[in-house]
Amino acid sequence: MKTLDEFIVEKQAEYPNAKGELSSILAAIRLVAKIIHRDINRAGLTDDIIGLSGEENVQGESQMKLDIFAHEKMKKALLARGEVAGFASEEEENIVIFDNEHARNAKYVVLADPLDGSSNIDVNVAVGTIFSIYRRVTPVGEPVTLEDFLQEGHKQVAAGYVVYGSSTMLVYTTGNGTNGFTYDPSLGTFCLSHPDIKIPEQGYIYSVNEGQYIKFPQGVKRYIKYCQEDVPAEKRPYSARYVGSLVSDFHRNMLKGGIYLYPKSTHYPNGKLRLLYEGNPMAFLAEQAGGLATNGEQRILEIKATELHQRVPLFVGSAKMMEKLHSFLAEDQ
Ligand SMILES: O=P(O)(O)OC[C@H]1O[C@](O)(COP(=O)(O)O)[C@@H](O)[C@@H]1O
Ligand SMILES: [Mg+2]
Ligand SMILES: [Mg+2]
Repeated sequence: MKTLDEFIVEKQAEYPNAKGELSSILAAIRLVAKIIHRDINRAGLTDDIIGLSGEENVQGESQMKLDIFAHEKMKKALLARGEVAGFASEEEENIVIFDNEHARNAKYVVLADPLDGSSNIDVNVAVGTIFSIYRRVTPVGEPVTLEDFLQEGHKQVAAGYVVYGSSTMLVYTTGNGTNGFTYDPSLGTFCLSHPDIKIPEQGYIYSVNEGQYIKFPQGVKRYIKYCQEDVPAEKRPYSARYVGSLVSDFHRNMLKGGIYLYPKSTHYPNGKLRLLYEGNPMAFLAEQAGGLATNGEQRILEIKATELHQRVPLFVGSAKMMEKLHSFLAEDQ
């Protein structure tokens, strides 16, 4: 079976001018995934990993110890490779400029949600890591600026996630389809297990935090009621599945077909999820697998970010389900 390493080398060979920088960044992320995999697996055995850190992130959310651990590991691994000019993460208020000569001459910046779904760690439920890679827009040789990170999602060079589930999987795209690799811990290797993933056009699962229903916009409420109607010929009612880790909910819907909804609400007027390191990478992966991703009005990948930690309503999944959702949202307007 083809390993992730072999796959990356093979893909790089398709671009004769490629110097291997992107491959090196992906290798760094692969290493971080292995480290987090190892530490999550012993999370219940050590107080260093589980529980709250006592700190809050820029969004006022409590940071778990593993949030900070994953963030630090990622930052170090990317800095060590020297192919990344700067890094931004959910766990750090400002962009991190890698200020050494090699990094200043690097072409790429990386954004990440180092540990997604962290409230699930202590209860043994799957969590993930999300990443997004851009080519910088400022001149090489100078320190990167915020502008390099606030690019529209369609400019992503690569994006992906790792899901630490019943097995650990790394799924990524460089704009040429979406491929999934399963980790074999005995070999320490990711192997291509899910080549060219395609989201079924029509799924029968909807994923939303329904406890917040009362706070959702009318169109979303009516779509949820549509999902619950008894229409056996259309396999409705659909099944409700919600883990509460975006990576896990997204991954399931990618493979089985489904729709994930995190709308704006009276509680979160702009949605909860973050555009740059949650919305954009998932939208890129979904589109590359034949799915759709919007904020209800616009393609996620066309939204121009104005802030690093900007939130966005996120609807993503099977094309036909997304079209149906949009018809309900349109009636609202
Ligand atoms: O508990 P809620 O409001 O449904 O939110 C769940 C969402 O929040 C998140 O946990 C946010 O991610 P972080 O754990 O990285 O902050 C998503 O993974 C998830 O989909
Ligand atoms: Mg997250
Ligand atoms: Mg997180």
